[in-house]
Amino acid sequence: MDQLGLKRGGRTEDALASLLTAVPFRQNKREKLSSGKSPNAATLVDVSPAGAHNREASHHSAGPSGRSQDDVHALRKQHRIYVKGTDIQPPLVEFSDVCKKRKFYKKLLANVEECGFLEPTPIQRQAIPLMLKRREVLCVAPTGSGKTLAYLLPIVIQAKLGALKGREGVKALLVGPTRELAAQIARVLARLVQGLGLRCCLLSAAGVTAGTDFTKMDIVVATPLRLSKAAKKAGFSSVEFLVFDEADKLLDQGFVAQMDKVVAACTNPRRVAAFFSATLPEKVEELARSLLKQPVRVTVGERNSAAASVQQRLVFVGNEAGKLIALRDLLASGTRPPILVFTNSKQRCDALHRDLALEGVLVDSISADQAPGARSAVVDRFREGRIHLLVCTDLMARGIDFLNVQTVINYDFPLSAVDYVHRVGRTGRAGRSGQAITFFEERDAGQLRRIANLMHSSGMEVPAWMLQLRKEKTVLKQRLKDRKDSKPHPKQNGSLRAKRKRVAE
Ligand SMILES: Nc1ncnc2c1ncn2[C@@H]1O[C@H](COP(=O)(O)OP(=O)(O)OP(=O)(O)O)[C@@H](O)[C@H]1O
Repeated sequence: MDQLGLKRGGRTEDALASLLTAVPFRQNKREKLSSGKSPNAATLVDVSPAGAHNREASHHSAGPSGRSQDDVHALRKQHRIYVKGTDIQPPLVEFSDVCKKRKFYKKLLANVEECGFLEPTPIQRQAIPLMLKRREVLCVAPTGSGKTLAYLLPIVIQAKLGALKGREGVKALLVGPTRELAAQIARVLARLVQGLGLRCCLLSAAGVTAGTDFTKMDIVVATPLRLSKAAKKAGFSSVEFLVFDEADKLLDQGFVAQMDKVVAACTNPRRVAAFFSATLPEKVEELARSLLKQPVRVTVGERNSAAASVQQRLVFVGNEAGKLIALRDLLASGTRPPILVFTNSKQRCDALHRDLALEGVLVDSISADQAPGARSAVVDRFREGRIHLLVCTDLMARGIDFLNVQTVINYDFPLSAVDYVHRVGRTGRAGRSGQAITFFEERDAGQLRRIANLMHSSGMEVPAWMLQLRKEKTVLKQRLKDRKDSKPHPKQNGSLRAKRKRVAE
């Protein structure tokens, strides 16, 4: 419990709540110290002590990897890998760099190759050696850049080493925010562990496969809800590795109580945690950092931005009725399937599905209201190409790897820039190309500037007026001021929800 520190000073929720409240102060302090320059700025530099060392010390001396600091620096630069922390392992040149003398490495590398992974992606190059050294990491890399394998490979190695040493019980917990993502992680894991003698399972709503005791597994994949329920019954005292996929979502209000329970159940003092996401807003990073011991942050490319291989555009649709007309036009003009269409609610998702089905489109829909079995059947049909267009909610925005999605359409304007990045990231995966089209109407003006800025920073052409729109915060501040002038300020309460809200403000 010490390592993540959530239990210090009493109930875990309270501890997390106080961490959340503490965030703005620390952030302000840091901003002051960094003379107003955000570490999140578009120009990323190697700010790690290792990077500083590269510049200051001998450029030719070989490190423990046998590679010179210059080589390490050049490799990071080539792959746009930026690191922050101390004593950072050099990136992999190839997968076989992880190879040690033990027999199982050979089989594992053959499994990696069989998945079609011949060369590590940038995040894999840097995260794998760090996790093999049991370092706690915060990894931010674009959507579709292979983060799953970046944590699965070292976890499989560590679990196997643990099993060889005779350690009993669950060695690693892998957490994803949705059932679909957890199932996807479990699928990749199953391919990776073939022939290695490791026992892995997906903890789903229906439990593990009948008759299986999950405490006898080596690696368990699950959603926070399933894990928090399982933790109540079994505890996770043997767990050495805890991976948060879509970490910023898992530290979000909706999951905070469940994640607290999971973390509290992992009492092993050897426990190491790793956070992965395509987006890590600064406030969430502050929170995550306060849960980790000497973490290393790895960033690939530009932080919190959409994948560079996606062509993005904005389409003005006037009003609600204009959306359906614009969608019909896109379909009639030969927009290539498979297409994912995002809406902002379950009701809107169902309604659009009905409208399109009446028009003869090969369409289906998915949202959290459907039963688990129905949801996975829809996902399978879409993967197999039996559906051309899938209408969905943000349930599908994070982590889901439909490799061939050609087009993402934001039918409803995303509620935040983070949501935009994840939605758009369902296309253009693993270096493929894709397009993302976002409908907007007048009432979306408040958020338009943020999205336009994101597009601009990924090299898209955006009309200048959009970049000059008034900051949403300025508009909001003005509205709040107007309200304050007319009403007394409501009394603040001390609940977790209220504290989070205050941090957000
Ligand atoms: N080394 C590799 N070489 C080629 N393809 C890879 C490699 N690693 C992963 N992939 C493929 O890249 C795709 C995206 O990987 P993954 O789902 O892990 O991305 P991600 O970074 O987790 O994305 P997101 O942020 O959207 O969750 C997958 O189809 C995966 O099979």
